[in-house]
Amino acid sequence: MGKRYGDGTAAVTALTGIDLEIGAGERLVVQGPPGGGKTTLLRLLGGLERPTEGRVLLDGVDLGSLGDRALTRLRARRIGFVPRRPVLVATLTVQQNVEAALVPLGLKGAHRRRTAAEVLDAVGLADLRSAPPGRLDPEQRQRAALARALAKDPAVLLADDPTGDLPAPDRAPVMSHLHHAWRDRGLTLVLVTHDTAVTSSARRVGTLRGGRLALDARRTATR
Ligand SMILES: Nc1ncnc2c1ncn2[C@@H]1O[C@H](COP(=O)(O)OP(=O)(O)OP(=O)(O)O)[C@@H](O)[C@H]1O
Repeated sequence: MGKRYGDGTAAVTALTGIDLEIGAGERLVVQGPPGGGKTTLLRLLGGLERPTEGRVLLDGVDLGSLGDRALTRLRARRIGFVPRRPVLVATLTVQQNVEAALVPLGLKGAHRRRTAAEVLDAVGLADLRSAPPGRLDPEQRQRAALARALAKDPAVLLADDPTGDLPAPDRAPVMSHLHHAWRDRGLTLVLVTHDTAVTSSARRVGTLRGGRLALDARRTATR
């Protein structure tokens, strides 16, 4: 599949010739230079953008065939997203921010509160559940964003350089929680990162440059 922004002479080809299959429960790490197409790839995989060529299938369902409402519902239920700079609602507590992600699932209030508390506990933020997001440091903020993405128990987790803005000592704890979430929950993880500790240990690494994806053949062969 491919993605072009704009038309005519102003058109930008953000992705081209992408032929990629990601197995359920697999982790794909994506790296590449600025402007290479990493964020665009995540937005297409998450149904936030539609490809201009080809298709994106999730469990055999062509995301492009869904109307906006069906796509929004699928995203809310099955796809978690952790951005580089998460936005938390300042007027809600940390837990209420996580609970908000569960509203589209139609869970009752008590169920939402219990689920949000459990997932915040799992990322080590139990003590800050009642705090406003403004009290979180940047590393805790990323963990809160991870909790918000995990609360719905998504099939797919997309993480867009989640440690890219953090000072070096803060990166490992976030990556560790992400790694445990992937390993323990059996979700499918697509992780954009430049963290060499992660890229060197991952079995499947793709590099996006100029909108083209090169998969690491040696690592791909091991899985
Ligand atoms: N909404 C948009 N409209 C027009 N062009 C866009 C849009 N979003 C991305 N692009 C262009 O598409 C190309 C890929 O951008 P993308 O953000 O996916 O790359 P990236 O690898 O995530 O970059 P970075 O590492 O800097 O975040 C770039 O040339 C970018 O300028």
